[in-house]
Amino acid sequence: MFYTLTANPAVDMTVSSSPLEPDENVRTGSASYTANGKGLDVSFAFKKMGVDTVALGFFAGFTGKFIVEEVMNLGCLCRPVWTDGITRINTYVNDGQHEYGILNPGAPITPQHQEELYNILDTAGDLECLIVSGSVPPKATPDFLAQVMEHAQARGADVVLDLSSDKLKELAHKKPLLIKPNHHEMKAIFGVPVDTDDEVRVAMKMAHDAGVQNVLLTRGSRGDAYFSNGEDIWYAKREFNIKLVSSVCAGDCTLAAFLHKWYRDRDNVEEAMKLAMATGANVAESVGIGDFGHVDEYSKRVAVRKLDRQ
Ligand SMILES: O=P(O)(O)OC[C@@]1(O)O[C@H](CO)[C@@H](O)[C@@H]1O
Repeated sequence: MFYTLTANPAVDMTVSSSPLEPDENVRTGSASYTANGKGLDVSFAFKKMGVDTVALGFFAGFTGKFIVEEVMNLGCLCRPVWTDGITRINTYVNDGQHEYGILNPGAPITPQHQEELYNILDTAGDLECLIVSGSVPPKATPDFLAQVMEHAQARGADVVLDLSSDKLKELAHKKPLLIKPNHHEMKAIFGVPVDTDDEVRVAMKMAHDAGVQNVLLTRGSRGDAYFSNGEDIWYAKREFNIKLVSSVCAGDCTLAAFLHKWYRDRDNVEEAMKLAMATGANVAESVGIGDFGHVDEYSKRVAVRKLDRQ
């Protein structure tokens, strides 16, 4: 069974407005409030693809309660660790010209909360693969993510990392099965750009040398991605345009779709990349994760090629 960990979940408030102006109030045309956080988005995407997962995370206050209720309403399994304070609300604004994100730090956790989580991992009999996504809440101990990996791996589980954290490089030597950075994160982690095939080759090698087994590198609005398994690199590009509504959950659903196809059939990179790119694109056409209505159609319009070995 796939487990997801969202250490720092969020209620996302997504609004559309007229162009923002400094020192001026703006009235929004619409606002939606959705239960989110990167690992939860992965669980929701799996659910849409007919796969059950168990969502783990720290939740607090009225927002935490709202998220856990929503998770259950969507038919997902959830094992929350309840903490003090209030789970954060993140705000995303599309003003017709740009997207803006205002991300709050989240409710702090204590070593006791961490222990509760480790205990869940230690006793989860069906834990096969743990997907650890997103930021870490305030006051987490510096070794929190390393501990999470150790507890999961001690049970023989694979670990997938999608972290907005400078810890990723440190964790690479623990041999995560897969990491999913975007182009900004890849550059921040390994210090090299990923604008050309050759630059991607260099960055991928650095990731593998550091210990990472597989890398799915997405490049946001460019509509393309690379996957490297340490032997070969594939490049996928979507051959259609989308009407962007909100790119916020697109990366998380891209990861879920890729894992859905690839995890049990590692030779099927091409199909996995097609599904991943199609899903990410479709999600960006709606607020939240949307209904995946165009995924099948879009999958047929993603070109995938293997890069020459050098
Ligand atoms: O602060 P983090 O954990 O890195 O990111 C949180 C977040 O931006 O990630 C999701 C989109 O990927 C949103 O639903 C959520 O608000």
